[in-house]
Amino acid sequence: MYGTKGSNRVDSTATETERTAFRQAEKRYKLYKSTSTLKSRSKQKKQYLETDVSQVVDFDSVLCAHQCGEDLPFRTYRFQCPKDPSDHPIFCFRDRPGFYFIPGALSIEEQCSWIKASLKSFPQPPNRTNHTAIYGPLRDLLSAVENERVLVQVQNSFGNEAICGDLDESKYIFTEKNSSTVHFEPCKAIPASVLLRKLRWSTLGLQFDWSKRNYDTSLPHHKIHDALCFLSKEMATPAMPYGEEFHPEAAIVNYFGPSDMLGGHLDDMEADWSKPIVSISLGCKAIFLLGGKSREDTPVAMFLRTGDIVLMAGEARECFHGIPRIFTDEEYSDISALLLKLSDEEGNAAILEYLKTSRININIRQVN
Ligand SMILES: O=C(O)CCC(=O)C(=O)O
Ligand SMILES: [Fe+2]
Repeated sequence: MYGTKGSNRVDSTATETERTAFRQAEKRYKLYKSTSTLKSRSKQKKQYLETDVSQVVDFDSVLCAHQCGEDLPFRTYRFQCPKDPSDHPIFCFRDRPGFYFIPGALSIEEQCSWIKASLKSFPQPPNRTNHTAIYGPLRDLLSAVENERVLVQVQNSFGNEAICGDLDESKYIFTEKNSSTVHFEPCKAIPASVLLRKLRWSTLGLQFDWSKRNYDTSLPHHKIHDALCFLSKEMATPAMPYGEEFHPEAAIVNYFGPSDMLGGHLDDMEADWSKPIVSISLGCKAIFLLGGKSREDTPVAMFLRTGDIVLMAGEARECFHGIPRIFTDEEYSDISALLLKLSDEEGNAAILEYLKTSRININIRQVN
């Protein structure tokens, strides 16, 4: 589905080889790593400038044009929604019905709060992450990073009876690097910071099973958290069929590092495609590709910035889409206000460090 391997939904090595229009666009915008050993800043900057972003739609500029009464780019128009409870201008493409872009939908305060939730509470069991299949449920990953803990496998044979109840049972736990009570092989200890960097996805509400490519309703789960329900219902309004209410039942949280991309795909495991996917961008700027119903259709590229929200409903649900690139360079990531806000508050050091080179996407779905 995603041109990805194993548990890594967000992948840095797209394997698709066909030469479709979608693939060509991915290749145009993806980050090319330098083959040179020279890693100077000027070299990195040069690499970025080699990517031609002149055809990428920038809804920040579209919003400015709209606010100044200027003409909008020819493919776009402002969507006037009589039932929209929020005041945010919403933009659409003439040739992509069912796709809605809400630039700057979230305030900086709201962005900070969803970033914290994405790193602290969303990866908590019973929610699953890409780490669950390897290590079992991991609790408090972010606080393990803050306390410089390491993940270790403990077994009864090491005399850790207090940790592992049953004989023969082994499990992974976070512990201090130099713990005197937990016995482990130091060379096998994984720093929590490495696990946070390798976090690729977490699933909220009804749990998505990547191997079966379906929702597994038998897996333990909590309902989508009230504040996320409220936000997604409100934001979904412009894309909802008249008189119906959005029921948020599941969400996928994607975590992107510097060279990660999300290959072109469709989200087709939900029953009713007339209902939107509500997709929230947080952290570093990205390029989003919205293709057509075939991979042969040339996609439209647009920037997604922190605080932007995108809705995909109806026909747009049948359109291939993906993220070929995120911008982690300070100059282009467009997160300075967010970093400033986070650094104003105490206790955000680990979040700040992570966010400087990361993007988070929360997409909320009605499954049934
Ligand atoms: O990261 C994004 O903005 C898009 C994510 C997406 O398409 C998905 O999770 O299905
Ligand atoms: Fe998607």
